[in-house]
Amino acid sequence: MIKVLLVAPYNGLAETAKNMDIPADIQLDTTVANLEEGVIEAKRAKEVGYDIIISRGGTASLIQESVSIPVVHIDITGYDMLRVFTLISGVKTGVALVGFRNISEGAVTICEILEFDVKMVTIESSSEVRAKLEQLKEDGTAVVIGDVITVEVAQRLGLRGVLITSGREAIMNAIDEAKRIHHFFRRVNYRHHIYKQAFEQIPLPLVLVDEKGKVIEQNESFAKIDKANELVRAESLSRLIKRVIDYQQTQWEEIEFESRIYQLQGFPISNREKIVGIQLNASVNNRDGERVISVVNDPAHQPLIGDSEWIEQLEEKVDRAAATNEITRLVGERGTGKYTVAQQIHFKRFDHTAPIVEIQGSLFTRETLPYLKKIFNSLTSGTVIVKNTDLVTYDIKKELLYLLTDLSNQIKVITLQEDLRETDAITYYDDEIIFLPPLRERKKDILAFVDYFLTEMHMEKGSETVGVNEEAARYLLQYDWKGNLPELRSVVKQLSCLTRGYYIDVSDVKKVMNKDNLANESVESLTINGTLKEMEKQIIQQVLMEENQNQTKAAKRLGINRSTLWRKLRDE
Ligand SMILES: Nc1ncnc2c1ncn2[C@@H]1O[C@H](COP(=O)(O)OP(=O)(O)OP(=O)(O)O)[C@@H](O)[C@H]1O
Repeated sequence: MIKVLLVAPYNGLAETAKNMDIPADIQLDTTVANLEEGVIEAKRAKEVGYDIIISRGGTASLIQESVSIPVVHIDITGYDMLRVFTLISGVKTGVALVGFRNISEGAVTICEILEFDVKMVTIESSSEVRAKLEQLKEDGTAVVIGDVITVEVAQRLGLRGVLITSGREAIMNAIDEAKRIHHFFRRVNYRHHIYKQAFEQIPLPLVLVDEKGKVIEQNESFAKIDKANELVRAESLSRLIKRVIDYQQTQWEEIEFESRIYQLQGFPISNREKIVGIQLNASVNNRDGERVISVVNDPAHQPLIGDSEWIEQLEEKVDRAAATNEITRLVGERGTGKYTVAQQIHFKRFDHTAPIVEIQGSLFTRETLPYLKKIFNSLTSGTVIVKNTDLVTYDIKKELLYLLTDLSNQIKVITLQEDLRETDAITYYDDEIIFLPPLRERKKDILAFVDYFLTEMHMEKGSETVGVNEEAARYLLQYDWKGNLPELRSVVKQLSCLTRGYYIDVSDVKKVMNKDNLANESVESLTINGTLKEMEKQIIQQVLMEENQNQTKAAKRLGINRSTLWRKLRDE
């Protein structure tokens, strides 16, 4: 049974309907209400479970704008026109018909056939009625044919208003239309219901937002997150939304909320309506809270520094690695620039809109595999960098490798490791290997990096040191830099704080390099310089370095929790 409510703008319409034979599958109820009153009735009807509203003219249009159930308009038919013209056939002059185009155009034909002299006035909106009728009155019109509003206004102006009423045929047409629409809606609604259920039940927290971050839909799993709505208002989320809309492709963002770190994946849903979908993943940490997988969105493109022959040949190697779909392996001691070169390969192949997925091999366990699969499933392009592959245990490495070799050609895989001891135990397929020599084997780079790190200090600390004198340079070149670039950076930083003149002197170099703890550890010295926040950051970095970048241990030593440590490090 289809429940239909006829909202009749005039009583006669309801009466005609009541006296009709209505098809058995339709329950037709009637109510008399015009314009805004009609809207109130229609809203009520929706609440109590009516399927469809039937109404006429301006009332039908208003209702359609305010309720979500289908509204069928009763059209004016040729019979209706004929009826009204026959009714006023005695009036020979001074008759006008005021109506929207669909009414006036049909009426012209009928008037021509019946040879009636009727003035046709077409209106675009009901607000024009009053002015048009005042003009007609001035021009000598006595009878105005039209819709409910036209008749009401005509009577107020002292004109004779004749309503174009709707006959049985028009009501029956509307009922047939209501049946067709209802069947169509039932089919569409069924599919809509299934999709909505799927969206609701999907076991991933999902939210759809507009460009301003206003939530359009959120599924159950998202709603379960404590204070999910506050999370949606976070500033980094607006950045993510903007990027998705600008680039029209999947983008990632990390967000810290309620002392948890989330990875958000934003994807375009509708470009025209600017709707963005956001999937929320808790970040992948191990039991100690250390990051195992991170997605770096919008990675920084660092320049490659160096004057050695090796750096000169590197470009060609980077080009080759970027062009091949095989896994590329970068092998070199700690701090030789493996990650930096991996980034160069990324940027040769992609631009900054493609993410880098970083996997910390030393922390990778079997439990992390499903998370990785999830991330890979939603990754359409970008680079996967696996750090410390030599520290992944043998059986997990096989599974990890299986996942990596199975990735689409749009994704480049690069693994980083310190030495090749493990190659015998594990089969890599046709992969390319790039060896990164330690700093002591490409001495020409040492002075290039000294200058580079000094420039960094100019920017960071406003230092004025511009170089090293010859003797100091010789001293730096003969050192074996077991800690490679991080060690060199640490020494240069300390030197630039210590040096008073423009050039670094060998005596300062000796002072810094002969400190007991320097040798192979990279140690930053705390400079009482800069804001409290900057010094705090220096302390955290120092402790982190001493704890081998283990964030949990560093946080424990500093007496703060891990996410606070993470936040403090990220704070600009
Ligand atoms: N060619 C280069 N040009 C500019 N900066 C470089 C270059 N090589 C390395 N660096 C800098 O040196 C530091 C160490 O480099 P990177 O992290 O790439 O080395 P790594 O071999 O991946 O280190 P680890 O094995 O310890 O993870 C970084 O701060 C990086 O910015």
